[in-house]
This record gives sequence, structure tokens and C-alpha cells, in this order.
Amino acid sequence: MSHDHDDPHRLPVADRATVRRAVRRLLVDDGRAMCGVLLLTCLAALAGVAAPWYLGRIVTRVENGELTVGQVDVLAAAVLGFALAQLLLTRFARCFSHRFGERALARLREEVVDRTLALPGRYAERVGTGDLVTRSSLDVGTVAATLRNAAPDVFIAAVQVLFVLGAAFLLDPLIGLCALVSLPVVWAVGRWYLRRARDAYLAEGAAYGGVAEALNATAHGARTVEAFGLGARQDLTVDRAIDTAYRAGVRTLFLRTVLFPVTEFAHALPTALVLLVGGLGYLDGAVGLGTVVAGSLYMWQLVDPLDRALNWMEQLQRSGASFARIKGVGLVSEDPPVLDRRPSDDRIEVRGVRYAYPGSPDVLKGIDLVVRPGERLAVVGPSGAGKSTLGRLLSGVDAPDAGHVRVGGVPVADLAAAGGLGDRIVLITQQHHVFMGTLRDNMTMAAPDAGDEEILAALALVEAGWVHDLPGRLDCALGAGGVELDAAQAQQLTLARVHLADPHTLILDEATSLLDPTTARQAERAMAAVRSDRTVVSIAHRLQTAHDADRVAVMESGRIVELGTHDELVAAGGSYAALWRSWNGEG
Ligand SMILES: Nc1ncnc2c1ncn2[C@@H]1O[C@H](COP(=O)(O)OP(=O)(O)OP(=O)(O)O)[C@@H](O)[C@H]1O
Repeated sequence: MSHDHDDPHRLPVADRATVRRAVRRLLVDDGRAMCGVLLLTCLAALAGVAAPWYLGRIVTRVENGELTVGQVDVLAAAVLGFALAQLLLTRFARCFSHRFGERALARLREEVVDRTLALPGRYAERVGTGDLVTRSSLDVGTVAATLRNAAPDVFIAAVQVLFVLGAAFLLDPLIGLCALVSLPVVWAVGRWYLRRARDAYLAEGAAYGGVAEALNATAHGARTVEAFGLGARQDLTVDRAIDTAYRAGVRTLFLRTVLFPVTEFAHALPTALVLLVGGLGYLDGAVGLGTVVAGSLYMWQLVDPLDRALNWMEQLQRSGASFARIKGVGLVSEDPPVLDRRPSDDRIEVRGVRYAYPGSPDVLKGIDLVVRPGERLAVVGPSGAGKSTLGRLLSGVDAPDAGHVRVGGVPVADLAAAGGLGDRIVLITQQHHVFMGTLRDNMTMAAPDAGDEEILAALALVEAGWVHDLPGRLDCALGAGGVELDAAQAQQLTLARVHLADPHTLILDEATSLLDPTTARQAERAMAAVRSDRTVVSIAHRLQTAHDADRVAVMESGRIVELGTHDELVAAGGSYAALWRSWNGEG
């Protein structure tokens, strides 16, 4: 299926066979338009080869003395007519193929979005979002450029070349053979160039960047350079950067000095051959003058499409790789687990849980914990103890390597993967995402059936009074291109959304620590409103949270070392008591 499909930490890349099948699908899915483009392109190419054919016939018949001046005029008008027909047909062929490209692109974009959204959340977490974002933005952009411009142009060029070759062979097989001579030369030099061009131009770009960087540093730091007598050293740095840029420039120049002359030669070669072979044949009486004229015109007709195809070759190569990466997203084979039962109650049970991040030692080393419905549990401990990791496991973002995390007897990670956790357990971190769309869209994604009243009530609960100042209120477009919410507003929106989703348990991972004191107090009130009547597990940095909680779990090095009420733990005189004393002392 794919080269690295089996690596669970990387998104797969589709192999050649899959890419070929996908390209076929793109063509077949819009089959009628494709046939229309093909027909128009063939007609345009036919009109294109007809003009030299007629010119050849005019020459032959004039040579044989079969035509009057008036008849020549009529035939010349026909040649003009063919040229005009080719112009118009090519224009429509291009127009149709661009539209075809746009439609194919729209389907591809929709597919990328669907596939990305269908990825299991924890899979996306595991492979990282960077690769995913690159595939759905840069790679789709590269393929888009190809579908819009390169593919239609290369397609039309290929049809033109085929028709010209066909016409040349029909005219005279020997002339057809002359036309074929240029193809392997263009192909070979094109491959030679493309294999080297990418690296050479990347190196050139980087080297020019290096020169700018060195000059900038010298100019901006001129006083420092002068003060510390660093002139000679900076000179050397700039000299080296210029030297590297010079060598990179010479390298790309060398590539161009091979490519362009060889292709020019390859383009001129068939015409020269036709004139030579045709001339000799004419002298022998084996070939008519008209055939030689038409043949040499055909040879010139090959130049433009071959040049265009060569220009686009690199783009096609790059978009092939991008297409394989895009199609790779659809190859993720993690099917959501089939759940045969629903959680029997809201009790969360953690038993013998061990967990390690890929390539790292165990972060959780045997956790046992029961979160009772309705309780407030604070998890405290030094940095790196594994608190946030436990939060991720409690909210189903990840599954444990050993042991289990269950709610009402059902593994939470399975519930999350099957999309059935959102109304039971919700993790609130410091990242509050505002989705592009209206305020209403942002809210109803948590509760699709919620009416405007309910949405406004949820927003009022978190004191989001600013909603009433938004243009169009619930219909106001948020995110890029619309109204941008600040961090505090985004957090209120998240909390209101959580309230609408109505989960029985919240896992809070330091939700207020990034805000300034005033906003933090407001956020704390909003949080308190959303917290009420729910089970809350707080991953706490502030001991006040632990003090206010029903129970406190103290984590150290991946284990829960103390568990009890604040008073019990202070009385026990263990590490929590020490923490509390030092916090109070400092406070
Ligand atoms: N995505 C990750 N990949 C690899 N290691 C990670 C990852 N996230 C956390 N870790 C490591 O796991 C260990 C526990 O991290 P975790 O964030 O769970 O601790 P924490 O107790 O929440 O710490 P803090 O209070 O600093 O947030 C740390 O050693 C951390 O470096």
C-alpha cells in the first residue's frame, strides 16, 4: 500500500499504483467533461495540422501547374480558416480543461477535509499536526497549481505532439522518422536537468539568503563590529557567503547552459533533417516539394508543445509527490472500535495504568485511582511527574499501554475514538480554539440541537456579555476574516461550549494560568459556573485548587504517592504537607 504505512507515528504516503488509481478516479469522476476536453483538443490539433497539409498541397499543385492564382487564393483562405479554427478550438479546450481542473481540485479539497476530520483524534495527536497541516495546505496548493495550469497545458501539448507526429508520418514515413529524432534528446536532457535542478536551485536560494544574512548582520551590528575590531572577521564571513553564492550561481548557470542549447538543438534537428532528407529526395524525384514544405512546417509545430511540456515537467514531478502525500491521509487504517455497550454509570476507574510516549521510558508507572461521581479531585506534583499525561488518558486522548481507564466499565479511549465521549468527559486545556464560522456554528458543534435561547444562556453563564456587541450576534463570523476573539473571550466561548455539551466530568489542565489577574478572576468565575454539579479533576499548579478540592492526589515520577483530603494529607506530614507548608510560608 505505502512505503511507511506501518509506522504508527507517521502519516502514510500513497504508492505509485494508488496514485495512478486516484488520478484515474479524478478523470473518470468527471468523465463527460473529460471527453469534451479530449474532443475539443483533438479538433484543435486536427485544425493545427491541416494548415501545413494544405500549404504543401498548394505548393505541389502550383509546381505541377494545376492551379490558377484565384484557386491559390481560395486555398490560402482555407489555410487561414484552419488557423482561425485552431485558435478558437484551443481557446475552448483550455477553458474547458481549466474548469475541469477546478472541479477536480474542489473534489480533492473536500476529500482532504473529510479524510482529515475522519482521522481518529489520538492518531492525529500521535502523528503530529504539522505534517497534516502541510499536506492539506502546501501539498494541496502544489496539486492545485498543476490541476489549474500544468495538467491542462501538458495534456493539450501531448495531443498536439501526437497529431503532428501522426500527420508527419501520413505525409511521408521518412519525415515522420525525422520528427521522432528530437523526442529522445528532449526527454534525456529534461531528465538530466530535473534530477539536478531542485537541489541546485534550493542551494542557490539558501546561498543568496546567506549573503543577505551576512550583509545584514554586518550593517546592523556595525557599531559592535567597529567597537570590537571585528571588521576583518566580518569581511571573511561575507566573503565566504559570497563565494558560496557564486558557486551555487555558477552551478545553476551550468545546468541552464546545458539544458537550453541542447533543447534548442533538439528542436532544430528535425527541421534540418527534413530539409536534408527531403531535399535529397526531391532531387531524386522521390519526394514532392509540397511534402518537404509541409514536413518542415510540422517540425516547427513540434517546438512549442515540447517546450511547454518541458517547462511543466518539474511542476508535474513535484505535484506527483504532493498527490501521494495527500492520498496517504486516506490510507490511515485505524478503524474506530465497535462499542457493544454503553457506560453503566459515571464512575471513572484507573487500574494498573502504565504509559510511555514513543521512544521514551514510562511516564506513568502503575496508576490506580477511582474518580467518584460528583467529587472534585486535584492532582498535584512536581513538573514532569505525569499529571498532564494522566489528564490525557482520563479524557481518552490516548490509551494506556497497560492497565485500563474506564468510565462506567467502558474504556474511555474507545469511547473517544467512537465519538461517544464528548458528552461524558471533556478535557479543558490552555488552548481554546475558535473555529472559522459563525458564533452559532462554534456553539452548536458541541450540541447540534441547541436553540438560540440555550446558546445565549450558556454564554451568559460564563459572563460573555460581549456577545451582544458582536455584529449579527450569533450570526457573527468568527476567526480569520471575521471577528477575532481575544484569549479571554476564546476561553469563555470554550467554557460555554462545554456547558452546552453537558459532560458529567471535566478534566481541567491549568486553564487559567496564562491570563492576567483580572481576566483570570473572571475566567475563574466562568469556570466555577461550568464546574458546578460536575465531577472535576483539576491538574493543579496552585495549591489553592488542591485546598478547595474534595481529595488531592499527589504524583511523583509517574506514580500517585499520596491520596486523601487536604486535611488528611497535611496531617500525614508527607510531601503534600511539605508543599503546603512551603507555599504558605512563601504566601
Ligand atoms: N508529547 C510528548 N512526547 C514525549 N514526552 C512527553 C510528551 N509530553 C510529555 N512528555 C514527557 O512526559 C513526562 C511527563 O509529562 P507531563 O506533562 O505529563 O508532566 P506534568 O506533571 O504535567 O508536568 P508539568 O506540570 O510541567 O506540566 C515529562 O518528562 C515530559 O517531558
